[in-house]
Amino acid sequence: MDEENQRSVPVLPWMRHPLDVTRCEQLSLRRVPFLDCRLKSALENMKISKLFPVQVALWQETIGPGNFERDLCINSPTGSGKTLAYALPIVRKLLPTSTVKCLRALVVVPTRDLALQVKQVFDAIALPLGLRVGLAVGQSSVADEISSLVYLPGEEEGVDPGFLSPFWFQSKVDILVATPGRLVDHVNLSRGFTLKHLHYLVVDEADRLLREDYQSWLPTVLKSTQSSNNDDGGGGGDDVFQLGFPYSPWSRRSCGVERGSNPHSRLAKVVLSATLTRDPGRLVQLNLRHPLFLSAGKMRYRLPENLESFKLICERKVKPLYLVALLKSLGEEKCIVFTRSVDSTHRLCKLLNCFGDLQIDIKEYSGRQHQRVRSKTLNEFRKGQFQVLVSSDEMTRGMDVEGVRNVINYDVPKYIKTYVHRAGRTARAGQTGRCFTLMSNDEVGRFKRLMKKAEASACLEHNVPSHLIEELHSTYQLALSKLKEIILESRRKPKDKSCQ
Ligand SMILES: Nc1ncnc2c1ncn2[C@@H]1O[C@H](COP(=O)(O)OP(=O)(O)OP(=O)(O)O)[C@@H](O)[C@H]1O
Repeated sequence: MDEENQRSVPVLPWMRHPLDVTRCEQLSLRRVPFLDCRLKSALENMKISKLFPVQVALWQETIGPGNFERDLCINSPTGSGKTLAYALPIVRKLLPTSTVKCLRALVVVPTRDLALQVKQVFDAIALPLGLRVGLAVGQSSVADEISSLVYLPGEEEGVDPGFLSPFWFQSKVDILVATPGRLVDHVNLSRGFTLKHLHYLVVDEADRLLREDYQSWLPTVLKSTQSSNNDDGGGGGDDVFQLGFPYSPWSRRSCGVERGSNPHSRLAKVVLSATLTRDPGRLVQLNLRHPLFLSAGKMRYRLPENLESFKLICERKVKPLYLVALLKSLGEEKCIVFTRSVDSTHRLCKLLNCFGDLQIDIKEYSGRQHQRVRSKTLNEFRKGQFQVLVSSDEMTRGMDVEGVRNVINYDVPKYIKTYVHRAGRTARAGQTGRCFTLMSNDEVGRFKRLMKKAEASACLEHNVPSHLIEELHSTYQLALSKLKEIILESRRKPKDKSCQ
């Protein structure tokens, strides 16, 4: 059963009184204590002039007095800047870089596109500091990938000659961003790949990565990091702890946790999501140490501050017509349309493309497609080469595309979690955005109950101009007939090649 539908999931004691991230103020970079000047200029190059509240909170718990002593669980809205919130302190902690490279930080995310996105953030702040970031996502063969992560015996370039030995492997990267499947492949199969020097483990989109279908990666990873628990560390940063941190919005000394003499003598974990699970059965697998729970606001689910939600009521059989009218009324704004499944994504996309002279470029993005096709589509969407992406749910967790002004739920989501992640593709980083949900009259009640589960979820009714509906009516009928023909045609062919 989905966690959301369980009547009484017991809440772990440490989750009952979270620290409220919204009590942190944004902080301009020049006021961020202990921010290395190279990190500061890397951030400025990214056009970042201040840290968002969740970033300030994490900085405080890692570089500030918290000093990474406790494992951190963060529930913070979509687009609130969680990636940088963990990337920044990890990079800061990995300074100064040692002569011998080893893999010290691992970030696990559910999809390849998300891994690429996270790597880009790390690259932007870690490369200028001499730290290298690797990717393990299954984009190439295991052998090709491992050669980008580890110096194999005999591969001498870049290796300190004092360390060369026929039995000796050296990591090429300090930080690795990985998807679970490929990560396990490397742990089990790749000679020279080791997690024994790991100091930081980040589980991003944690509720998804802790689901049954992903679970086996976690015990494998935790087991292979075990010897790092006795390591002496060397992550740096103790000076920072001793100097103190002036921006505490809460009294964390009331947490009652003694500081150890070496906060790096164990694997520090950071677990995040916009809809973090509270299921003890799932969280227990992470083997968290004195976890500290940081959450934004009072309710478990929270929508971005500048998001406006709308419902658009229409009869089921004319939903595509209303969708097209809505898209037309939104002009040239970038939109993502979500459907309930990969099949309906494919069908809807085909139907929309049958509308003839819509003058809206529309493409499909779903798990039905080959990864290569999907990544290409996403790149084109990012570059603004087309305007409307029709997508299924699974692929879009964490996806950050600049300029998406509208999200459209073609189907009412079943769970509030789904609504939160879909709607969260817009109104990111303090920008404004709108989320429209199409529904029939008999779905209004269920939708209302769903929205009550989230904070900041007021929802007004939206009407598309009736003249647009009238104008498009005959084109809609033609599109339906065209689609019928296409379906019949594809049944005659042995295989539909559109998803290759
Ligand atoms: N301090 C900042 N100033 C300006 N922009 C920022 C800042 N931090 C992050 N951003 C931008 O905010 C956007 C959202 O960040 P990010 O993808 O990390 O959000 P998130 O909280 O992980 O969202 P999701 O839950 O959907 O994964 C990104 O485009 C990022 O570049």
